Amino acid sequence: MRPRRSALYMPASNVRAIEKARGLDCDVVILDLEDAVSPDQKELAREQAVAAVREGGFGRRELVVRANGLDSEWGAADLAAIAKVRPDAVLLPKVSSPETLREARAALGNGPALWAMIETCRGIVDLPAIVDAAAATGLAVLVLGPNDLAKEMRCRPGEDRAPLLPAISQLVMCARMAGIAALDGVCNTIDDLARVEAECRQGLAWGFDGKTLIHPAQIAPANAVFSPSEEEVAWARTIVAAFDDPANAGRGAIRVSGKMVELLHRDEARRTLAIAAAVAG
Ligand SMILES: CC(C)(COP(=O)(O)OP(=O)(O)OC[C@H]1O[C@@H](n2cnc3c(N)ncnc32)[C@H](O)[C@@H]1OP(=O)(O)O)[C@@H](O)C(=O)NCCC(=O)NCCSC(=O)C[C@H](O)C(=O)O
Ligand SMILES: [Mg+2]
Repeated sequence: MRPRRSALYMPASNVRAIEKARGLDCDVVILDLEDAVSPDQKELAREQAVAAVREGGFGRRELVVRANGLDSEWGAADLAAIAKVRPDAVLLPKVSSPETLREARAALGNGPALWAMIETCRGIVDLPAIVDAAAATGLAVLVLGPNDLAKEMRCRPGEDRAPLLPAISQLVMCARMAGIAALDGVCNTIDDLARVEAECRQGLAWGFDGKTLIHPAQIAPANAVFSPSEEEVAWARTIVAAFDDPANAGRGAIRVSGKMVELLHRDEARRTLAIAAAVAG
């Protein structure tokens, strides 16, 4: 299990940001070739992303390149260039059908995993078909794109993100159906870290595994919120130990510290312990 509490985007046109990312405490680095890069810098950004992947130095961090869409004038060349250097994953923007995953897999060969941005109305509605193609195409992560989705829906999310909630639930459920990870979208607020933390807590409560980020200051709140707390780890250990007790052998439901605990809670507890171990490295 890889921790994906904090996934930091940066424009691949920004060499200073890429260099800085090698020393930041994020779990994932995403070198962006798409919307953070202006059309006149697309080739430069591609060259710099390829050079950065080749050079390495990102340590334990998962390294992901977000390509331009295959329907854009840069997408095919992006995938051809990325295929040669093999980052951990390629993030595809605005995935609206499983066909996009198949085309990308064909272009990349047996190389990096695929991550898909879900940020169009069609992508939300057709998510079941998209995740049905996960195993065949190596799709490993769904990423919410709240800015593009809100633009297409013409909605105004606000702090409670209520207009996006049905789409978010659909995304998380489809990721779970396919046994893959789900990352929350970016919070555009940079200077108000209480706001960032609140949005991380929302994402955790809604089932996300971590959050995509746009600024180094957002890493600490995301890491804190998406790491199991000491209390959660202690409770998970208690549950696992209770089911391991020979006195409870063969039982599906037991009483632990005044609460009913079932085998499904032991599964959750094991997951919590696995995340905690992955975070601890
Ligand atoms: C948003 C920014 C343009 C803000 O830039 P700026 O005001 O210049 O930042 P700071 O001066 O506060 O920077 C302080 C130092 O941190 C480094 N820095 C800043 N951002 C990053 C970063 N993302 N990664 C690594 N390092 C970063 C600066 O270089 C400064 O370092 P130093 O020189 O040592 O002082 C900027 O933060 C930015 O460009 N962010 C990323 C934008 C991006 O990638 N956007 C695309 C992804 S989000 C998206 O696409 C939405 C999605 O698709 C959807 O639909 O919702
Ligand atoms: Mg987007």
